[in-house]
Amino acid sequence: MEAIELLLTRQSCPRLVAPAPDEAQLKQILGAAVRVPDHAGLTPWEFIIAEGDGLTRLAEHFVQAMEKDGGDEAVVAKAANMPMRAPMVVTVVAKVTEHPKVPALEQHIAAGCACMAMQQAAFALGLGGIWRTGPLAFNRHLHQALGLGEQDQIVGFLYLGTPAVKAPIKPQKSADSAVRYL
Ligand SMILES: Cc1cc2nc3c(=O)[nH]c(=O)nc-3n(C[C@H](O)[C@H](O)[C@H](O)COP(=O)(O)O)c2cc1C
Repeated sequence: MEAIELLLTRQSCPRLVAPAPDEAQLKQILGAAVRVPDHAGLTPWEFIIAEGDGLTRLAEHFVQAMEKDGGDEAVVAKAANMPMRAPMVVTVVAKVTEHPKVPALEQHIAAGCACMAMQQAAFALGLGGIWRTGPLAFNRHLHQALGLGEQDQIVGFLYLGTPAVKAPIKPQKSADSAVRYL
C-alpha cells in the first residue's frame, strides 16, 4: 500500500476477531509507534499489551476500577466485556516527566501520535484497529493497578485484530470547512 493511500483511506475497525497481530507484525506496529515526532527525545510513552490471559487480567483491572469508582452492576458488567472485543488491546500511556521545554500537553500529543501510528501500521498490514478511551482512561484506580505514575495518563486503548468483516472504505472527507488562509 502506498503511504498516501494509507493516509487517505485509513479507517477504524470496531469489529475485530482473532488472529491478533503476530510477533513480526507487532514488531512493525511498535516500530511505527516509536517513530513518531518526539520533542527532546523523551520517549514519553509506554505500551501495555494484553493478549490471551492478559485480556482477562485487563478485564479484572477494569472491573475493580469501576467497582472502586462506585459503578453499578451494569457499568461493571460492561467494563468486564470491554477487553474481549478484540484479540489484542494495547493500553497507550503518556509517561510524563518534567521538562523545561516540553510541557505535559506535548508529551500527551506524542503518545497520541504513537497510538495513531500503530493504528495506521495495523491498517497497512491488512489488520484492523480502533482507538478507544472512555472513563476508564481517566480512572485513577486503573492507573494504580497498571503501575502508572501520578503524572501519567492513558491516552488510548488501541484494540487490534483481524477485521470481522471486510468493510468498504468510507468516502473521502473534505478538509475545506476546517481550512482558512491568512
Ligand atoms: C482520543 C480518542 C478517543 C476515542 N475514544 C473512542 C471511544 O471511547 N469509543 C469509540 O467508539 N470511539 C472512540 N474514538 C473514535 C474512534 O477511534 C474512531 O476514530 C471513530 O469511530 C471514527 O472512525 P474512523 O477512525 O474510521 O473515522 C476515539 C478517538 C480518539 C482520537
